Amino acid sequence: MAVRWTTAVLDTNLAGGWAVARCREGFLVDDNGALFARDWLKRQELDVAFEHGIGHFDGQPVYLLELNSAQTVAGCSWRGLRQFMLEGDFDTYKILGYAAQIGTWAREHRFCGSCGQAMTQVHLERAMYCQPCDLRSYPRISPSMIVLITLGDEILLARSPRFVTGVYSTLAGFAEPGESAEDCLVREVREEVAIEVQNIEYVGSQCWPFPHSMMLGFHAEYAGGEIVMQADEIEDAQWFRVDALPPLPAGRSIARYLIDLYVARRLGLPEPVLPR
Ligand SMILES: NC(=O)c1ccc[n+]([C@@H]2O[C@H](COP(=O)([O-])OP(=O)(O)OC[C@H]3O[C@@H](n4cnc5c(N)ncnc54)[C@H](O)[C@@H]3O)[C@@H](O)[C@H]2O)c1
Ligand SMILES: [Mg+2]
Ligand SMILES: [Zn+2]
Repeated sequence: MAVRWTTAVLDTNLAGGWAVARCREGFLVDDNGALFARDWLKRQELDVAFEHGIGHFDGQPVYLLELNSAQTVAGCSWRGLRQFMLEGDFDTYKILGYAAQIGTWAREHRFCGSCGQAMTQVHLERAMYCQPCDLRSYPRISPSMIVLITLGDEILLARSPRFVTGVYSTLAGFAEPGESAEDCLVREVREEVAIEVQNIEYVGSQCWPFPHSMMLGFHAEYAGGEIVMQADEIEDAQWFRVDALPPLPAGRSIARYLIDLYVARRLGLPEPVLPR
């Protein structure tokens, strides 16, 4: 299948192409979606903080207009990135996920973290630059591990107080400096449910642009210990049989994929495909 979306650093001085507009409220959408003819969009008197050339979709250049505030555009509304993750075209979600990460990063790196002076966008490179410090800041990605722990026909799922009511998911957590993904896995599992795991196997990864995680997905087997839930982080954690599962995370999440994959293998069903 042809790849429809590829990232690139494009010259914003050139005219034409598509553009997406983003502010705190989300992305601008009309009946055709979130991609607008760029020259038209730039005539709409939007309060543009930055413009970035972000890639090609079906061979056409795509730009991001990062706005300071939401404005009213006739026939348009604002839609959050999560909504695009949950439903609609996956290529559009990929474009917008990338746009959101670039927009957030550029906004949060306007000033040098070392000397405090204004940084500038490096021409045709995805970096912000401080001349006095000769310092480049690149887009931030936060590696996070996510793991499905299993014991035969049972899988361990937990809920955070932040989850949608009733939904249970796999355990996850951000890697800390000095850790491998496997170290992180063992530490997070101990912190969140106080059990031990064995036979850790890497399954796959997924970009998670909320706001800049890179999910590294694993499977692990239960090795010992009793569940003790981490105060504040874990509201409930239980073993569930693969044929009696609670409400699960969104279909496109790697959490859901790890669960569906294991369940499919246990029950002899067709294996799911990881959206990435
Ligand atoms: N795609 C998926 O299926 C899926 C599923 C579960 C979690 N996730 C994502 O995984 C990530 C980690 O999961 P979690 O929320 O359970 O993490 P976690 O267990 O490490 O706990 C969250 C806490 O980590 C700290 N934190 C926040 N940002 C951080 C960062 N960049 N680096 C280090 N520590 C940070 C904060 O104290 C926060 O309260 C989150 O981005 C979450 O959205 C994705
Ligand atoms: Mg966690
Ligand atoms: Zn500096």
